[in-house]
Amino acid sequence: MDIVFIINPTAGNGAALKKWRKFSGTVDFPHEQFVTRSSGHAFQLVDQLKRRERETLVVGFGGDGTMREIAAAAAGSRQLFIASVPAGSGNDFARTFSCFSAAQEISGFLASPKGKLTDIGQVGVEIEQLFASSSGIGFDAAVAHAVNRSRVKYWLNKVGLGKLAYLIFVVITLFTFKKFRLTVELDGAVHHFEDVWLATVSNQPYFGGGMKISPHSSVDDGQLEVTVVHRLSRLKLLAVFGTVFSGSHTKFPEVVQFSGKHFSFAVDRPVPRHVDGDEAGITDAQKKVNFRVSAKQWRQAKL
Ligand SMILES: Nc1ncnc2c1ncn2[C@@H]1O[C@H](COP(=O)(O)OP(=O)(O)OP(=O)(O)O)[C@@H](O)[C@H]1O
Repeated sequence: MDIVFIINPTAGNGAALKKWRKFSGTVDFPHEQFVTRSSGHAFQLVDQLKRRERETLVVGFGGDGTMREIAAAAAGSRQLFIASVPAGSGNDFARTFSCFSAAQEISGFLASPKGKLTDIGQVGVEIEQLFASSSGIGFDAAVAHAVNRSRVKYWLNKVGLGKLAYLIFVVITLFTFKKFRLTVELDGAVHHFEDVWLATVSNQPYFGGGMKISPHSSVDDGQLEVTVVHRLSRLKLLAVFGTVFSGSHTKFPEVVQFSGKHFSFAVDRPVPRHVDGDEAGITDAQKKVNFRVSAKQWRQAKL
């Protein structure tokens, strides 16, 4: 089996490159390595590997954005085995999907390689983007937009306090965010929600750097879960936020969850959207955003 490392030098605000330099010194098996040059490069690299038609273990050295590109490009291939070495800021991918922490573990995998077919989500006005973990609209996306535009994240990451950036922007966004009206269509049924803070569609339980937003999501059940948080005062939203790391926020009546294979969102005003925690533009009012799951599309390395 071929082994290819794909390193995003910007992940974790540059920490990924340092981590790779240390890690690569411990790799004692033949391998190739590629350092991404821009957003979208990891996707192109994996797309090329797919055409080689040889069994290949692709190890992404980065965070959720890098791994989304790798998983999305691997969709449809039966020769590629995907895993990560978590080196981003949030690393939600690594909380559920296969990850290695040492080169020795990779040697262990190579001794008897096995894969596990895994679902992938699709989102868009006409289904255009793939996501590995989650995609959502509202408060969480507004926080992602704000964090990604700020220098605060960069400086806090430098001193190992990256999570604090999210907390700071959660508080700021709490006072600036305008709640919206949401219509969810699911299997022919229409659900209306008022005063919505966020609606997230999950393929796996975690988002936002360790928040267990969708505790029952599974990556191989052919289903996505929607979580709608609505009709909460700012104060109560904070209380709910405090419980999301354990997953017990679902006990609040203002947190509604349901599962499905495909559904759509329509909003009454422009609302920010994210895909695996990365900004994905603004959802226009009245334009339906469609979500769909494609079951068993890419192969995780089974550890
Ligand atoms: N050389 C590059 N220059 C700029 N951006 C890049 C480069 N290579 C990859 N990217 C982009 O960097 C973005 C961020 O990477 P990634 O999400 O892996 O790290 P992170 O944001 O630190 O971690 P997390 O998403 O887990 O918080 C990805 O969307 C990817 O497309």
